[in-house]
Amino acid sequence: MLTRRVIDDGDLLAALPVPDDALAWVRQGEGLIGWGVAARVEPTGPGRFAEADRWWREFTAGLAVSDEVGLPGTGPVAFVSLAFADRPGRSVVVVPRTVIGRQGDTTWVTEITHRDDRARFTSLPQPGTETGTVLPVRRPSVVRYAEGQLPVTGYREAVRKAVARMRAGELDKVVLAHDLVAATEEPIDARFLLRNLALRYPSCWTFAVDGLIGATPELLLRRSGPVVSSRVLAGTSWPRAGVDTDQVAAGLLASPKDRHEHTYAVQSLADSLRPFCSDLSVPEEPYVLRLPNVLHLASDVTGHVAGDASLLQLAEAVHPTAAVGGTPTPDAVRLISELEGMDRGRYAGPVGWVDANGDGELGIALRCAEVAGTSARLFAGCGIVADSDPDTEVHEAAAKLLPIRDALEG
Ligand SMILES: C=C(O[C@H]1C=CC=C(C(=O)O)[C@@H]1O)C(=O)O
Repeated sequence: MLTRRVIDDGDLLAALPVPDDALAWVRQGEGLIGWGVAARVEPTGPGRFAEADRWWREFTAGLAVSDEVGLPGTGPVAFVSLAFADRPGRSVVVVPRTVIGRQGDTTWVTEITHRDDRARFTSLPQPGTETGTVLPVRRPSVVRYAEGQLPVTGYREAVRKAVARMRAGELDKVVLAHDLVAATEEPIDARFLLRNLALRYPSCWTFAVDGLIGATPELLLRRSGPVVSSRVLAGTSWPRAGVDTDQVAAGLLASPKDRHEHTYAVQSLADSLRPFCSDLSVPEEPYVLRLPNVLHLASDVTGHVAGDASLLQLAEAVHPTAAVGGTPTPDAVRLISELEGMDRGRYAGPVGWVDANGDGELGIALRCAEVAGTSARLFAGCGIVADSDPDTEVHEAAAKLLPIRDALEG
């Protein structure tokens, strides 16, 4: 395995050569893309985090690595996408044959080579160059939508039931989601979605791992040496015609319901991360993160890891935060399964990359779709507390579906 520096400042996503197998974790032009499969594993069940971590340690221990760059994300890298729930819990860890990464002014290529291969790239592969061939990106001609496993009517009903259970004192918060199915005539080109998402949501992490494609604003955890950080989001509003966005932001900050939702999410992350840290800094007040489709209450948490826990081990401890689970977590996870009655798959699970030092970045897989051939299953969810209104939550979920719908439709 060889990592070497290349001279290039071209668009990372434009270097993905083929519609399938696209792997990506890109934000504001930086990050990683990959393609080809050098190795892959599908951990399952409650032990999926530990299984992924063990497999990755064993895989990297057996590699001969030459890394002339030495940054997080250079050398061996695996793209990871883990199931939300313990069951059925199909997760994916993929080691690409080729990775291109960028941090600041540094761009690198990592290739897993067989003895008779040569590292081929001196610059990023671009269409029509000798270094690589990029097949043209296909746009879907028609997109048709159909109900998913939990249609909107069922979702409204699930929210209503959850509110009743919370008013009865059973739990404090639960995050309920629903799905929507899109069908196209030709197979969906992952690169079309990725480019549209990255263009419109540059402050989000645009990702693709084994067909799960999206742009998430929420960072579950980043580990870079001893430093660990997280961007916790919960509490949402959205732009309305005739209402100034500053006013929407002020309303969100002043909303007790949204502040409660947010506090539960921050507390869940901080409480489960703190035992691994020598220090953890948790802001007292959230700020408002503005995206084109929604505004969120946001808190950036940072700390120092005391021991040698890898990113996957830390992620196991904090997942699911109350941004996608609820409070208390075990009750919320049970209620999600009871009221949604659908398999979330990898939606709302950790997604991102890890390197051989246990560093990496894992987002929460939101604003995304599970793409397979000519079909895509889109997901969106909302935090529900005792004073949530079912109709408002239906609107909020629709606003959260916009990025991936718009990306599909072009
Ligand atoms: C569960 C989702 O969003 C979470 C992240 C930010 C804000 C949320 C909210 O306000 O409900 C959710 O907790 C989703 O987008 O599917």
